[in-house]
Amino acid sequence: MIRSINTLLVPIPTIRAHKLACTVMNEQVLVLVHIQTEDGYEGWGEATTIGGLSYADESPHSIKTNIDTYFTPLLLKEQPASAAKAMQLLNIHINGNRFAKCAIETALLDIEGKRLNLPISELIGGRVRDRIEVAWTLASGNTATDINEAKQMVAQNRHRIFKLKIGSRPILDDVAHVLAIKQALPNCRITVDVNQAWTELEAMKGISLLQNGGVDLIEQPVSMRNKSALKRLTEHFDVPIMADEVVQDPQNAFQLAADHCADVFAVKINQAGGLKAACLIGQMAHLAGVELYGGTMLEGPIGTAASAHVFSTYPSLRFDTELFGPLLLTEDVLAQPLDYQDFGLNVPTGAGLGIEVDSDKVYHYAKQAAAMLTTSSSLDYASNAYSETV
Ligand SMILES: O=C(O)C[C@H]1C=CC(=O)O1
Ligand SMILES: [Mn+2]
Repeated sequence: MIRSINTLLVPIPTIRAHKLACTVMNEQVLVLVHIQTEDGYEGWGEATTIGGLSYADESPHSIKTNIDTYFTPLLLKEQPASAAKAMQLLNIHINGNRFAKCAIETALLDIEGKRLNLPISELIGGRVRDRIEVAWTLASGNTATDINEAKQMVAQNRHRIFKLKIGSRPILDDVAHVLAIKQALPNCRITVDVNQAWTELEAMKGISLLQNGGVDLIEQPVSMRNKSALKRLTEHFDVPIMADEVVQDPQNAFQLAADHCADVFAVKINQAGGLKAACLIGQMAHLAGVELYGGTMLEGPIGTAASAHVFSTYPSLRFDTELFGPLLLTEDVLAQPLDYQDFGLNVPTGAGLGIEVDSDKVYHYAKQAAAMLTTSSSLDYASNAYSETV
C-alpha cells in the first residue's frame, strides 16, 4: 500500500551557463518524487525540463502541481498493486503530462525493484550492457572556452564525444564555431543540436556546410511540427540526422519510425512518458532500422540512473548517450555519486535504481527553495527564465 507521495522542487545551480537556442540555463530545477509504502519501502523518481516552459510544455511547477492535485489523490485512493497497474490507471485518467508520469513510474519501479531485489533494468526487459559511453555538451557560447573545456574532458578520460548547441546565431557564425571545434578535436565525434531553430531552407544550407566540415551527427535541425522537412533532410544528406524534440510518446515514435523521418532517435525517458515507454520506443526504432541515442533532459542523478537502466536494455546503442546531467550540476543529491569512468557511466547494479538518495539534503534544499519562492513570486521565476533568452 502506498502511504505517501511527496513532490519536491530542488533547484541546483549549473557549473557554468548552459546556452541553448531556446534558453540560457544557470540552474536546473529537479522535480523529485518520494513515495513511501506502508510496509517500509521507499522509492525516488525525478522529472526535469529545461528553462521553465521554454523547451517543453511541462514546467517544474506544472509537474509538481499536477502530481499533487491529480496524480497523488488518484494513486492513494486506487492503490494500484504494481507500477504497471499504476501507469495503466494514470494513462486512463490523465491526459498528457508525460514528464510527471515518468517521475511517478520511476519511483514505483524503484520500490518494485527493491522489493524483488532486482535492478530496474531487469524489470523492464533485461540489460544487455553494464556500461554506456557518455557525451558532453559544449554550450558556453564561446569557441575558445568550448575547445579548452573539451580538451580537459578528453585529458581527464571523462568524455570524447561532444555535442554543440547552435541555432541562436547567424548560420555562418554557428558553422565557423562548430568547424573550429571539429578541427581542434579531430579524433572526437561531434554532434550539433539546433533545437528546432532553422527553417528547412536554412537547414539545407547549414547542414551542407557542416557535412562538408566533417560533423558527425545533426540533431533536430527544424521544428518538431515539421516532420516532413525532417524526412526530406534525412533523405537528402549523408550525414545522419537525429530526431529529438519530435520523439515523444510511443505512438508518435511509431509513426516517425515507420516513415523513417530520421536516421537516429534521441530517446528521453521524460519525453517518452516513462521508462517502459522509452523501452518500447527503443525496441520499435530498432525494428524499423532507426539507430538509437540515449538522450537527457538534463536530469540530475535520479533521472540519469533511471535513463541508464533503460538504455542498458536497448539491443543497439550505435550513437551512445549524453547522460552527463549530474556533471553539469554544482551539487549531488546522492550519498554516493554515480560511477562515471573511462568516458562512460557504469549502470548501477543494486536493487531498484541502485542509488541512495541523501534525503536530508534533498528535503533541506526543497524547503529553502520554497521559502525563497514565497518572498519572490513564482511569476518572477517564469519571467527570469524568459528574460535570459532575449
Ligand atoms: O538535447 C536537448 O535538446 C536538451 C539537452 C540535452 C543535452 C543538452 O545539453 O541539452
Ligand atoms: Mn536535443
